[in-house]
Formats: sequence, C-alpha cells, structure tokens
Amino acid sequence: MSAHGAPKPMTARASGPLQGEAHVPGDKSISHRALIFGAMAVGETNISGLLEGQDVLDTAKAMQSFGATVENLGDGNWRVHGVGTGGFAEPDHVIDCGNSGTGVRLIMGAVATCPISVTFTGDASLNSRPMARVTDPLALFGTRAVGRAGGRLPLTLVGAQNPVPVRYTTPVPSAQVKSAVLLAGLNTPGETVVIEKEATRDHTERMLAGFGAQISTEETDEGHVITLKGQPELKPQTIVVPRDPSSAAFPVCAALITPGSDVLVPNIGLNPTRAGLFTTLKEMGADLTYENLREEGGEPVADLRARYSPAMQGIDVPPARAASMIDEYPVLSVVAANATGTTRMTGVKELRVKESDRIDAMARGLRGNGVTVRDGEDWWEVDGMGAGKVPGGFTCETFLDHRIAMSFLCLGLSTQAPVTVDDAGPIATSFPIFMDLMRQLGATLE
Ligand SMILES: O=C(O)C1=C[C@@H](OP(=O)(O)O)[C@@H](O)[C@H](O)C1
Ligand SMILES: C=C(OP(=O)(O)O)C(=O)O
Repeated sequence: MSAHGAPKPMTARASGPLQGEAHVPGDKSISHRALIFGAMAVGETNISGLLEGQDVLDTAKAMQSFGATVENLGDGNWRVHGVGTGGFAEPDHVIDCGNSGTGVRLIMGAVATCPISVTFTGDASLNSRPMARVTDPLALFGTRAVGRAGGRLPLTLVGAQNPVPVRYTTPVPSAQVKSAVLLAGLNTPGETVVIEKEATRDHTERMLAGFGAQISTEETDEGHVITLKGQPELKPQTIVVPRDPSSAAFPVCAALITPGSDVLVPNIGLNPTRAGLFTTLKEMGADLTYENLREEGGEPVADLRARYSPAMQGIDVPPARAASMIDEYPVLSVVAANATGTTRMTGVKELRVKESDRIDAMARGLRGNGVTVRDGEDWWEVDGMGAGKVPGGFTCETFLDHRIAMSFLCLGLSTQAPVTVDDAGPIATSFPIFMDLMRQLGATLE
C-alpha cells in the first residue's frame, strides 16, 4: 500500500537526452530541524525554502500539536512561533510522523525532558523501524518509553520530570540518534555530551549554534565529542534552507546514465557530511563538475553539472564514507549497474533499517532487471554491465520507500526495456516535484 492512498505504479522508459536545469527542493534534514528548533525557541522564526514534502509537513503538524504556531506563508516561506525549550504542551492525540524516521526520532528527543506524555505512531514502514536506539539513551535522562516489541512504534514516551545530563557514545553512526540526545539535553541542566566514532551529518550542531546554544565539537581519541550546555534560551532565527544534495542525486545520476544528457542542478549544499556520493561518482569517472563554488551561510555550495558518462568504472566505496552518502547508495547502485566492473559498498549495515531494507530492495529490483548483485549483512556489490546494457523489463517493489522508487525510475531511463515501480506514491515524502522535474528535463515517466 502507498503511504497516501492506493498504490501508484509508474514506468520509466529510455528517452532522449536529459537537458536543462533541475531546481530541486529544500534540504529535508534542515527543514525538519528548522521547524523543531523554531518551536523550541522563544518568539518568531522565519524559514524560506522549506521542503514541503510529507515528512516535513508531518513534523510541522506535530509542532502545532505541542502548542507552537506554524504558518505556511506560501512559496516555501514559513513562520514558527516557538514555545521555548521545555515549553511543549501535552497533546490530546497521537502524534503521527508518517514515514519519517528523522521526524519521529528528533521529536522524541525534544519532548523527552518535558514533563508530558506523548504517544507516537507512523505508517507501516516507520512502525517497523528500530526506536530503542533513541529510547535507550533517552532513558538515561529519566525518560520512560513503552512501545511494541523491539522498541517499535506505536510508542508512548513519559518525559523526565527532573532530567539529569547524559554522556553518551552512539553505538551506530546516526545523526538522528545524536540529535535526539542533544535535543533532550537542551532542557536538562548541566552539560550533555554525545560521542560519535564516525562523523554523521552535523546540521543539528550548526543550527543549534545559530539559535544561540553553547555547543562545541572536539576531535579526540574517543571520536567526535559534542558538548551542549543545557537550558539556553534559544533565540528565533531567519533560516534559508539550502537545496537538498540527496534529492540532487537523482537528476545527477539520471544524467550520467542517459545518453546525450547535460543537466545543471543549481545551488546544492556540499557540506562534507553530505557530499560523499559526488566524490564517489567522480572517482568512478563521472563527468560531474562543481560550477560557481561558493560559501553560503557558512556552508560550501555549488551548481552541479552532470553530463552523460558512458565510461564509468566500478570502485570500492570506502566504509568511512558511508555516513556522508547513506541515503544515496540506492541510486549509486543504479549508476554502478551502468558502469564497467564491480562496485563494492561496505560498512553499510544501516541501509537495512531505513524506510525499507534498502540493500534487499535494490538487490531484488536490480536482479529482476538482469543485473548481478551479491550482498551480506553490511555489504553489497553490483556487477556493472556497461552503459545502456541493463536489460530492464521488471516491475520493482518499492516497500513504501521513496528512494527505492526514485532509483528504479532513474534506472529505467537507460535500460533496454522499460522499468516499472509498483508504487511511486512515497516519493511525495521527500521530493514531491520529482516527476514534473524529471519530465521537464526530458525523462519519459508514465
Ligand atoms: O538526521 C537526519 O536528518 C537524517 C539522518 C540519516 O539517518 P540516520 O540518523 O538513521 O543515519 C538519514 O538517513 C536521514 O535521511 C536523515
Ligand atoms: C532515511 C531517510 O529518511 P528518514 O530516516 O527520515 O525516514 C531518507 O530520507 O532516505
């Protein structure tokens, strides 16, 4: 079933070259944070370029349920009137975070040290994802959680009345876990410390500093040590959300595998904690350039130019790069199928607990379309068939996962026979204009 009504099958077939500019929407990670931190500040935060995908809309609705005022001013401009750290009111209904792991995990952190009880749920995908990775560290603050077996949603959190600060080493590389602990630390006296062995996306740290929190990151023998001083008064901000590199990945990769293509994807944030895919594609020999490289709001930004690249080579993607491209492995595997030689991806166990088991979902669909894929618990490899040589002709299951749906629709633009996905509905969670944008570039999606 689609997250939003009946399943919407969709077919991609080989089309002419992709050409023109692809203006992708705002960054999903930053959009969630802008709404949540805005709700935790005292006063009015203005946001432009907000991603209006379902995941983010569900977070906006949740913030209203806790007493913040959230207004859609049109054209991606939003205003949030926050209630202050610890000022969340107890909602009289269940908080439904839809398909969004980021939404539910960050919001759990934000309410964990408020003296309220909140019940969370989501769709079938979200309700099957692990939540103990968040509720375990929240328990150290004094928060209680009762969920289904394995800590699954639906789950009720009882916020800590007298939270105590926490020092926590994350057992998995996860910005959602790190952020949940930091948000719980905001309403806790004293210093909360999160240690991560591998750096994950640092939007929470950057944005909390912007809101006036005292937060610092040190590199030590233990790893990245992030220290947050509790109980700041967060000051409302004006936030310009950069465009999402994880969405840019789709028109970029589609252009690399579609004959004759030349696509410009303007204004993409290249924060090093997010840009691993583009490094990987360049190592494979992709004709991908950064034009007009500049700094905006303290972050590197560039216009990405991707041209058809028929001579890409498979590579070993280093495990240390995994966190910086974790959401991009599905579409990388599509490029890998069109390269020569094998692409090996290791250290990627986290892919098994996303909206779907992404290794399994991609392996099934790629195999169905004639590609050889081998996989194990935390690795997979794809044997490239060379540019335009993938047979295609298969209907891929998308398992309520937007990135699986978009990846297979990109694959179908260069296969010998069309590729169908059983449900394109979930694409609306992160990239609601995907179909229109790809068609404007010249893609045949029907
Ligand atoms: O913090 C975030 O905004 C996100 C973190 C990542 O998840 P994990 O923290 O589970 O790795 C990523 O997959 C997700 O799309 C967004
Ligand atoms: C993993 C993703 O999102 P989330 O964890 O927020 O559901 C994603 O967008 O690829």
